[in-house]
Amino acid sequence: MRTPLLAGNWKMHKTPSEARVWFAEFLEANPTLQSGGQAAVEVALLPSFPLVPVAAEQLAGSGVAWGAQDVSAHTFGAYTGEVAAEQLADLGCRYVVVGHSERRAYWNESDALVAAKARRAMEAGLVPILCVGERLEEREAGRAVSFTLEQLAGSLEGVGLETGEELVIAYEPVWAIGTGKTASADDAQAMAAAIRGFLAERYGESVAGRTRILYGGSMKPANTTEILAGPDVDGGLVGGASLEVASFSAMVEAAG
Ligand SMILES: O=C(CO)COP(=O)(O)O
Repeated sequence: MRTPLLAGNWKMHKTPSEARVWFAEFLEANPTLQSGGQAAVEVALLPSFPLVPVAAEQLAGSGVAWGAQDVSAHTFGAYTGEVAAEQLADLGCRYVVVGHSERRAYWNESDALVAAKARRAMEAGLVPILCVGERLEEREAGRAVSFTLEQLAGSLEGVGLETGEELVIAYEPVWAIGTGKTASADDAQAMAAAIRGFLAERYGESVAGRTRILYGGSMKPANTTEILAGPDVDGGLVGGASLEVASFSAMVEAAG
């Protein structure tokens, strides 16, 4: 069984002081997450780098995991401005996002770079949350599935999963991010099923069966239950709605 994962991608929002208050209020609002243990839904928060030590301090021992939004493809070295996977692992990060569409679009990250980041993260013991998804032009041209699977294939180049390595895939149609438009639950399920089929072909049934596939793009409390109902949709990667304690808590409740 795949435990659903609800991960909040805070993007470039909040100061460390604001994060401190947010984490405390979130744990207070979700008593079942105050201590670790088996939960119906796994919850993770992915703040920007300066907030990660705050998460590590305040979420340690709770049922909430934390991580980051990007990682360097390099190991330690002369790479000004980069953050190494080992630095994140040392701060207790469990997850790191790689290949978010904002990084692909604004920093021209290629599939090859995303794959290198995923490999580096896994070497350091982090679980990559690898993002893929089509733009409106591909969807309107009827190429959403072929585009997304091609992007996934390129972003998994050299990524081995056959010996128990863990990976999460997030399907985030670019046209649904921050726009208030969500993919229909049927479209989200259809894409998740296509991605699982691709994984089965490339890595075998066992990897395909255990890999969690999330949906992301304008998820909010009102659409969480419907989107997560798809049998291949194993959770969500939530942007805007993860910034408020009340809305993210309502989504945790709906996902549980
Ligand atoms: O990009 C996203 C999560 O990574 C989705 O963002 P929104 O939920 O704000 O649309």
